[in-house]
Amino acid sequence: MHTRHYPHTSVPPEVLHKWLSALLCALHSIYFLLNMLLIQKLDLGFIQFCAALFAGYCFYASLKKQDRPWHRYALMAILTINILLSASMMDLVAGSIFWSLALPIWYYSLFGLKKGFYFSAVVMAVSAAILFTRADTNLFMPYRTLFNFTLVYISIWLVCHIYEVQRQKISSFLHSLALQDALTGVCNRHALKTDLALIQKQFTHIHMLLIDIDRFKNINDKFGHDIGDTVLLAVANILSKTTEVKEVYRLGGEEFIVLLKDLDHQKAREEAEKIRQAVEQEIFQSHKEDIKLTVSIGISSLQPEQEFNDFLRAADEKLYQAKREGRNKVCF
Ligand SMILES: Nc1nc2c(ncn2[C@@H]2O[C@H](COP(=O)(O)OP(=O)(O)OP(=O)(O)O)[C@@H](O)[C@H]2O)c(=O)[nH]1
Repeated sequence: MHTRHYPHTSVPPEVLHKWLSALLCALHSIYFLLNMLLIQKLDLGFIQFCAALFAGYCFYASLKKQDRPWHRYALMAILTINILLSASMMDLVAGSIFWSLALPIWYYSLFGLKKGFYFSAVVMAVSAAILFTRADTNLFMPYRTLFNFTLVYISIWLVCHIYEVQRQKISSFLHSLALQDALTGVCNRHALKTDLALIQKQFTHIHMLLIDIDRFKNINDKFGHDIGDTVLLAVANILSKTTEVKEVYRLGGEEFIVLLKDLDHQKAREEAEKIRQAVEQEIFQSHKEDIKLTVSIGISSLQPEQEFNDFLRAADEKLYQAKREGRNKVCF
């Protein structure tokens, strides 16, 4: 199964990156001026200047929609090095180390759970080491300062972690609601459209099998709607098991779609025939009696630049040809 790209359920990393790079450009510029004009730390000032330039470039690239994932990593790496370097070079009373408390928030928001966790852990270890080795004046007691700093850092880190875990859970729940058919668990029509747009970019030979259960109304009428539902679920399972490529969708009612990638016409027809036979041979159980079913299948082959609706219509025409010719048939 290919990877679907879902919309983000909170602020998307690209948007966050854009405004974060603007903020960092402003902050680095302020620190550049402070270092150069007020405290004459030329080396730090130079680093701040380069960081401000890069953050400005990232903001510009984001505005032009030309930002790349490596921009985020570079931006955060520069910021992290900057903070840790300032903390180790400047007097502790200047408080540069406090900036490292903000890093877990940015790491989790930009890079997600796993990387957020590891990056935060590394920064905590390095910050604590700097604090411990530098807390040597009367103003800072090594253990007490380190103890408080570490606890504050861990509290912020923990909140970020819990928030991100929850966000991911809610996100996958919402996606399953939006893209899965509630009854059968296979993908729904919305997922079909999204997937087809992606598959279309990657594969040249794409076939759609439109599968309709024959005389399904009789099942509902004779055995009841609940048994009808069970039969739909069983058919969905057969489709998922029978096709090697597991792109199975429920279009609605008793209609299903299987998308086949990278198969020629002959192979697509063979796959459809396999499905038809698998359903025909299955015995569906009900409390009254065993149920035998058949399906009719229409196949269409995706033409270059063809729209989704036309692709579907072509399969639909073939499906109705199969129905007209007596059902339990594959038409291409
Ligand atoms: N149990 C159940 N029935 C459904 C569901 N969705 C649609 N149906 C029923 O599916 C039946 C479809 O019937 P028709 O469109 O007349 O087609 P058919 O009886 O399968 O006949 P042909 O397609 O011509 O072979 C209707 O009775 C719908 O009520 C569902 O989610 N559950």
